[in-house]
Amino acid sequence: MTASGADGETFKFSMTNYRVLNILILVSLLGLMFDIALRYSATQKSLRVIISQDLSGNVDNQMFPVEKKVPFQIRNKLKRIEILKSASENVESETPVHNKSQRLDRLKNVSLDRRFSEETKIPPLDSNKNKSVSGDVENSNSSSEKKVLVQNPKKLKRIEILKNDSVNEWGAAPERILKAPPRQQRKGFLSWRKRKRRVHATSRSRGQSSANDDDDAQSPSSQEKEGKDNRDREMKPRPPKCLIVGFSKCGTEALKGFLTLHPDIVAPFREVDFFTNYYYKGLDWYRKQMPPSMASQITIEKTPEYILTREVLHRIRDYNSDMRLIVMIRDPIVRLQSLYLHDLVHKPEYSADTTFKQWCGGGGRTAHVASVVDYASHIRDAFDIFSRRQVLVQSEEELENSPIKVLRTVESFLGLRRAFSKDNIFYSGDKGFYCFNVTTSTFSKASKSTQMNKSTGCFTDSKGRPHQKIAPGLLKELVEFTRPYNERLFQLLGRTYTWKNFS
Ligand SMILES: Nc1ncnc2c1ncn2[C@@H]1O[C@H](COP(=O)(O)OS(=O)(=O)O)[C@@H](OP(=O)(O)O)[C@H]1O
Repeated sequence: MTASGADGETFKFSMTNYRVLNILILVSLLGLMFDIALRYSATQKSLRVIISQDLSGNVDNQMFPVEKKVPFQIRNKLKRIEILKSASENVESETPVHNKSQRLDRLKNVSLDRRFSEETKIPPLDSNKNKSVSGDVENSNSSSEKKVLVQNPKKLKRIEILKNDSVNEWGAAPERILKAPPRQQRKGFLSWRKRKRRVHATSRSRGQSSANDDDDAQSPSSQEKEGKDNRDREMKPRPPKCLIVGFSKCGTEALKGFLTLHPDIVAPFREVDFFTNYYYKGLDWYRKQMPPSMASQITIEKTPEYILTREVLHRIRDYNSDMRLIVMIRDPIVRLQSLYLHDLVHKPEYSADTTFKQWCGGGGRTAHVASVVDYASHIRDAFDIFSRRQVLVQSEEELENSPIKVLRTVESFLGLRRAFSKDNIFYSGDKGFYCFNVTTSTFSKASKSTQMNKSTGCFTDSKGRPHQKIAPGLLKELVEFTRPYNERLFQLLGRTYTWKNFS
């Protein structure tokens, strides 16, 4: 292989160069192939390593040109990694950090929730809303949770859902995540259900019951209703809402007794005299004197002396400013006759020998007579202390002759349903007054509320006694003395009464 002369040496040199050149080319080719193989292998094998590092923000775009060099099947994963990467870069941009460990520390202190909201433009949530959105996201501050999040493609998918969904009516949680919450979100889901129940309860308490409410949601309201019904039906003494305040001997007992024929009215058997004689015993004592009743019923008490003093009327108003008052009046001279008989029996200062004239004070123009025939001044007091619409004035004559008419007037006055029936009472020729029909179902209740003969159904003998005749001279005096009082009364009431002694 050697050549002589200059040409021979030149040929040797060329051959040597050619071999060296071939070797160099071969080496270069081998190196190139090795480099390609190495890069491809590194891309495949180190993907997991790279992913687990990505949260630190250390993915090197120069070394790792994602779109061109990574195979198609892992490109989607890398896109998601990009979301996380850019999030971490976003956090870093606030304050620059210069090494990997610093960036990891910073990242641990920032919740994923914040990064998501900043990166994906989900509006900031308040604390409750955070719970309902992503209980797992809140817990993801630990590094182990971050690793799970990234290594689990399902988690990454949920992250993308959060990114794309808008905030719902609850302020955060996308509807489809709440409807099928993953186990990690169960806590938030339960909070959402609790909140839904709370909203139902609130609307119920505002009386906004909805036709869509389920049975569970309706039950408390029906329980409340049942409780109220039970309280309403409970029989117990209740304070009176209406008082028959006057005047004595004007048919007050007959009115009270007949009123108890109404199913919605109850009344104590006796006059209680609370606001006059027993005020010191207190309101609780007073209430306990009342018969048991339901809340829907009205208790009526009658004490004819209540109207006689302003002080007592004030006590009544202080007790219940909405109290209804009923005042019975009567021909004043007949009232004198009735009181005379009453006092002969009940007042020790009089005896059976006391004459009507003596009882009047010796004539027809006395203070005693005036105190009996003057209705107007007391009724005016009642009108002053209460409003007029709270005071009903009726006459004994109307009650005696047309009891049903008077009872229906009271029914309206108290706002009660129409329940009085003519069948419940009858006119007794023997008694000369209306009496209770003992055969009706309402009789039993009435008989417990008033003084009556239970076999005849009429009021006791102390009611409806025959009156003595008044001497003509005394009667004339009484009529002349009383007439001005009547005029004042008629003026006050705006109506007249055709009483027999004055016609
Ligand atoms: N239906 C019926 N039955 C019986 N008595 C009736 C009736 N309607 C009205 N009156 C008249 O009521 C008078 C008694 O009135 P008082 O009940 O207010 O008297 S008391 O103040 O309670 O003592 C009483 O007065 P006297 O007749 O003087 O007894 C009766 O005339």
